[in-house]
Amino acid sequence: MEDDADTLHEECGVVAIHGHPDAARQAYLALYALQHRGQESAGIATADYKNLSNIKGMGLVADIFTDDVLAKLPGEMAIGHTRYSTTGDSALLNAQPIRVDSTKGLIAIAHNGNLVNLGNIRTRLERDGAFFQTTSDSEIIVQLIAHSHAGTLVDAIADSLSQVDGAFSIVMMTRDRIFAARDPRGFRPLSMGRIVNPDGPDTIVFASETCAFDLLRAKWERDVKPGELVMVTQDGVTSRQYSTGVPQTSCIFEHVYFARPDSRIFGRWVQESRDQMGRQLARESGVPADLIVPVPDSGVTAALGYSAESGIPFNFGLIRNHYVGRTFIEPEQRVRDFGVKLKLNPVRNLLEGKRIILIDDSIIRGTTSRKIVRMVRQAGAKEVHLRISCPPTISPCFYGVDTPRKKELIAANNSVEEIRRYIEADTLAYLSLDGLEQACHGVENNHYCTACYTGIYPTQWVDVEDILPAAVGAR
Ligand SMILES: O=P(O)(O)OC[C@H]1O[C@H](OP(=O)(O)OP(=O)(O)O)[C@H](O)[C@@H]1O
Ligand SMILES: NC(=O)CC[C@H](N)C(=O)O
Ligand code: SF4
Ligand SMILES: [Mg+2]
Repeated sequence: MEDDADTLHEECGVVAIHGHPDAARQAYLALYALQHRGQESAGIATADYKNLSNIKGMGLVADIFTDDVLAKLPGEMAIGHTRYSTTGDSALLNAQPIRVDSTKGLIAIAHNGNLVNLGNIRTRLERDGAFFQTTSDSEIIVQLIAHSHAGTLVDAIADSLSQVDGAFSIVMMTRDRIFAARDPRGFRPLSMGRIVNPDGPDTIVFASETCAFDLLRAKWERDVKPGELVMVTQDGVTSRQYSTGVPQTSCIFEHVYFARPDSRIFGRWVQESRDQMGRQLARESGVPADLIVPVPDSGVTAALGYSAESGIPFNFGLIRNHYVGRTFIEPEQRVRDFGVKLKLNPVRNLLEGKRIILIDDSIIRGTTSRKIVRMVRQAGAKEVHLRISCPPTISPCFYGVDTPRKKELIAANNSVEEIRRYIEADTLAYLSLDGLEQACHGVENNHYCTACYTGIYPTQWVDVEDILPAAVGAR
């Protein structure tokens, strides 16, 4: 447990552009703004009514898509993806968009989320002659479309989406149209925006997070609804509800950690939710102190809320090296031990002799917290209190977040007091589940998935092995 420096893994980001003379570049810019959702691989597919081009690579968006590469992606339509794998290896083979040639023509897909009823569908499709190019779950959706007996493409898509269970915010493209859809529970965000063109039809865009719209100067129009399938052609935008009556369970962890504070997801600004989480945390578990210090980046907004509510000053007592990725994963043990130090460094003159409240969004394995508490104390802090802006993470995610298995989740196997002792903090407190839900309630009175804090999953299909607690004595 002590030396395992793996932290949370990000998710995927998706984008789609319809009706722009340089769709590839627009997709590139949007993916740049969605880089925080996945840094393993990225890809852009474009269509010009005749062909469907597709370029993918391992690594970061800006490294893969140089001017020369973008020039090879002609067309007024594009879809794009940044990946962090949840099903299938992290390999070029599984990078997205995935393009499949079928009797219904060429189809490309980009998917954020994770399907939970794969096994039986894949076997059935293979028996029916499907030839899978990848080992990722996302290809199942296109193979289902390709093998559907429905008469039209839209019916085939609706048919396919009704058969898969789990989390999916997807964008798809054929030679002449774009589709966007969300699973019936609306686990992952997906918004629709518009770039108004005074001289011609507007450009329609879809993106996982609205921060991508700002870079394109697109105006947010609405969210794609859970269970909705939107189609964009040269004739305009049409939509159908392929599924109804399933209760919404959007991922609350998007508000806690994943999404950027400058995005509006599930009808609510992430900044506002995190600010409220911090304020509520201060109300629930205040402690006398001299300074609030966030664990950057994800702890910053909640720390500002905590400071505003408690009246205790806020300052950046930890500085983050921005050239280290969001999650520092290094295969070599020697370098992993060094990981948190490479990423964060204390500002000694702010911390010396002070009672510090550190604010972070989550403790997964406890590695980061333990090292940071030590670091702050070594920099001269008199007391170190840790406050976490969500409840203890006790169960893994099956819906597109790569949290470790239950036996590696520190809160699944230890009490708060045991964790406090392990991370060597003077006090430790988490936000309550009620407090978190209140902080994320917007005008739409959202309903969320909170399974990683409760172990109660909104879908039937989860991997039972993964949710069993650690065997006694295995710690
Ligand atoms: O308990 P652990 O397993 O150590 O993981 C928890 C840490 O991981 C995440 O940060 P991360 O480094 O992923 O990224 P950030 O810079 O976006 O906050 C999270 O915000 C915690 O700080
Ligand atoms: N994090 C995600 O959304 C991943 C998408 C898909 N399940 C994959 O593994 O490629
Ligand atoms: S289990 Fe947690 S991370 Fe996964 S969808 Fe539910 S709330 Fe989000
Ligand atoms: Mg963090």
